[in-house]
Amino acid sequence: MMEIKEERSSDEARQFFPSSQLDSLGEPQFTSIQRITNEPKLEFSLACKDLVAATRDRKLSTFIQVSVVHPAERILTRYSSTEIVEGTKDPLFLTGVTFPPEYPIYEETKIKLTVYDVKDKFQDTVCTSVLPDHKEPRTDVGRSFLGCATFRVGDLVKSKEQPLTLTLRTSDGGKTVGTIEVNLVKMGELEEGETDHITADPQDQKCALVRECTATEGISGKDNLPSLNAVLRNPVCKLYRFPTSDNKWMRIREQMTETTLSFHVPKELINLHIKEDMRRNQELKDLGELAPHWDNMRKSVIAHCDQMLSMYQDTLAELGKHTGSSFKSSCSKGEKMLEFIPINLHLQRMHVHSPQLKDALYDVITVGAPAAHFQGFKNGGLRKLLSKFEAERRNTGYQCIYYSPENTAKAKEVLSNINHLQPLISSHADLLLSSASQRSPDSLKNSLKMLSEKTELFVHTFKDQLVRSALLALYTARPGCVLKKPAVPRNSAEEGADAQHQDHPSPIKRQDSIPHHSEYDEEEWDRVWANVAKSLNCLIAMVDRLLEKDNISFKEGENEPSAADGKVLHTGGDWYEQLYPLVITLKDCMGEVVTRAKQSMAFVLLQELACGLPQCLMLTLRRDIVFSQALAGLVCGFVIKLHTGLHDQGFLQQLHTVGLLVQYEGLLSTYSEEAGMLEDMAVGISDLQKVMFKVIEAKSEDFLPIITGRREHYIIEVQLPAKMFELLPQEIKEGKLLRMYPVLFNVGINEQQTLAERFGDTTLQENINQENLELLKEYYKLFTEKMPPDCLPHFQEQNDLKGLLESLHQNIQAKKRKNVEIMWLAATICRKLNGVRFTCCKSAKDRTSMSVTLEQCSILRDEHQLHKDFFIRALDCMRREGCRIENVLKNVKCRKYAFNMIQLMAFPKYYRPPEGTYGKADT
Ligand SMILES: O=P(O)(O)O[C@H]1[C@H](O)[C@@H](O)[C@H](O)[C@H](O)[C@@H]1OP(=O)(O)O
Repeated sequence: MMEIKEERSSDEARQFFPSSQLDSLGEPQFTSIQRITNEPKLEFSLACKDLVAATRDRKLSTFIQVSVVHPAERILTRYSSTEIVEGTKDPLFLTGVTFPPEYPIYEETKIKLTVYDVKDKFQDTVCTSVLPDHKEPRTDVGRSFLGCATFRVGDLVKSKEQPLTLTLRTSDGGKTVGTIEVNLVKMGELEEGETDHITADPQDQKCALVRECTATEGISGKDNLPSLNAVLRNPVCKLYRFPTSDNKWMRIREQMTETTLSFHVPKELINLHIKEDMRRNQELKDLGELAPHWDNMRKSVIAHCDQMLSMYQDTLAELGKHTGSSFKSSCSKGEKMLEFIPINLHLQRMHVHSPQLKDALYDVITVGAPAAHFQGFKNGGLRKLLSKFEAERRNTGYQCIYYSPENTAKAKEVLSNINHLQPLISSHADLLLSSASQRSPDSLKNSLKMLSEKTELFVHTFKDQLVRSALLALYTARPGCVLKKPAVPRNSAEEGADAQHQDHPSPIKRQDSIPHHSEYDEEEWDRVWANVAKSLNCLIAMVDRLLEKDNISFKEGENEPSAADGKVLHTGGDWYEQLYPLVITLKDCMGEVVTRAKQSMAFVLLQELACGLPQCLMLTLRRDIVFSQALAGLVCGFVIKLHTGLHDQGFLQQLHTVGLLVQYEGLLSTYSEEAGMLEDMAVGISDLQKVMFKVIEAKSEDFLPIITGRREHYIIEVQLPAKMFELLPQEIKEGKLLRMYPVLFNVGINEQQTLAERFGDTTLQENINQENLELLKEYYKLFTEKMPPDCLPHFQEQNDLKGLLESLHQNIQAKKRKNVEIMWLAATICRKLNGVRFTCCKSAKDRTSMSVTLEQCSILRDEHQLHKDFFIRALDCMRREGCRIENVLKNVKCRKYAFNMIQLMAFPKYYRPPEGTYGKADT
């Protein structure tokens, strides 16, 4: 929570606290007011009555500034403000006050409420938090002090009289200038009905509303505490009350929270990259003797790879030093050492408590578009760079052999399978031997079963044509063998076609340029891997024989009880001795296969690296950076969604049968640098398809997710405490891998997008939206196929969903300018499909804030009957005093959205912030 110390505030504060509350050790003793774990400690709303203006004919426009005097510090700290209510002496404020669970507030804490009359809304960018003087000198030019009142928190909490009515006095304490009402709020708890008056139109208060709350099922989620606390940090909370269309009150708590995952996920990932690259470098070194041409190539590749590796190691070491903060500000987006960290990642949550309806939570993850800012966007972003690189690599000539991206990926997969299966097979073979030495038939059968399964998988890996052809290629690269020219010449017709489609990662049409050699014995390799299968068969036969003999001996023993002294059991000879040589043969054969296959696959990787040095390593780095930022957000989104959906059986079933929809709203323009960011973002989000989640039971108090895998495939293990783990369906408990379906829809909204529309190009956005619409449709299809019709709360809305998808389709086809309807439709579909919502712009600070607040108010209007006349007021409250202005502050140390008038003129209407909240800020 950001705070500001008011000037001369400690003197003022001293008056409030006579120096009494000390214990025997001289330590202050304060009375806690915590009511429910993980719930805000104190919440209240405010209203004034009979305010007196300085000049009689002036219509008042007022707001209240809330300051806190901590009993220990005795310093007056500005805490928050209400919105400005115009044109009335009886203002009723929609923005309330809330103190998050961690906030040090006690019964002895005093709260000062100061009422100001605002003369110039443009001047009054409300200053309620920490600001160094040079950033925003405190100025009272736009407002004048009306009066103030102070109360003790204990008095409010214990008071039977609600609201607590205080007299407002001028600064000298003399004149009375009206009263102020403080009303304790108990979100989600039953509250006696009471009446208040409020107007839709601040100029003319005429709409009387009843404020009352009904009891609803609490959704505080206190059981979730330890595992959620492990990932969430530094909450900022805001409270509002808004009228409903039937003149009742709804209460809204807005919360914005950082996450430790911002740093944890990138660190885990870099660690994995280091391990993967070290292994690959070793595999290149283990390639054996090569002819000079290839050997020089290998040396150069290894040198580059080592350099890259040390860069990853340096970054990890630097991040290791970074403790404390769990958030990277927008100002740090270009910092080299923080390039793997997502920008300004937060959970933005709206908790609605409305009459008649159940409490509802709406979560959006807000984060800067995953992009490689340090590397820059001069040559575009990943989407263009990758396809351009691939096209160039295909045409690099005869220096190296061209393998298609699919084959390169396959080579990595084979290597990974070998690295995974070889030790596994070895250990199953050892288990077999130990079962043999114990003469345990059951355990022998079991070990053999496991051994057979893994060995079959292993053998299957090598049936691929790629291994065969790579072995030949490697053969020709050994000393004394002259490399022949690539078999397939360049195809000029294809090159022309490729150049036209540089935006898409187009399928490779050209054949791999694998060499041929007449002296090479192609069948040798078949014999080598077939030997593994043969030696396994020998083992199986031997085990069968031993068990059979054992069985016969046992039966004979049954017939002849006197023989049951053990001798009979040994008629089959020593099992261990019989099996040992066969196990050794199996291991030897496997070793032979592994050496050859590993070398051949490493040779394929050598080609991939050598063909595009150093760009290929730079591209891998760029992709890693973007992926790391995207993954940190995804893990955060998944963890939160899992916790909120833990009691929803329909959601859990959907999670393991269909997978999770993850919908990204992009607000980037398709002009200049942001087009490059969008290209990065599109690839980063698409790469999230390589990720699968698994939920495991936590064995310690460390609940942070565990990541395993390699660039082509990652598994994220999310840990839950035993009590929560128990709630999961059997399939998830058994470790079923949960699939992710990421989709991105982008609509540029700013002045840069106007330029793109007039003078530039918007096809990038159109293509992305079109491609992702197809992905979304696929998910919807799967969802309808796999989920029972009555499973989801929103399932009755099947037809709505179809209609929404159709409407999204039409809006995307329409190619209308700044068509923000696309975003609303995509977000609504995502919510109805139980998905995780993301909103991103360059730094998730300004445009994102406009968008999430608009989304929140639209939800209140559509789902919670927000009074239609209060839509704009609610929007202004959230933007002026809500969590998002605090987000701006924590990023740039200034409470102003970084927009100017000209920029805002280009914005769609509902994306413009209220007067006085925007302006020049150093971002
Ligand atoms: O949070 P953003 O909308 O990406 O912030 C933009 C803002 O929209 C724009 O008006 C301003 O000129 C800056 O470019 C902001 O980006 P920063 O990343 O510099 O905060």
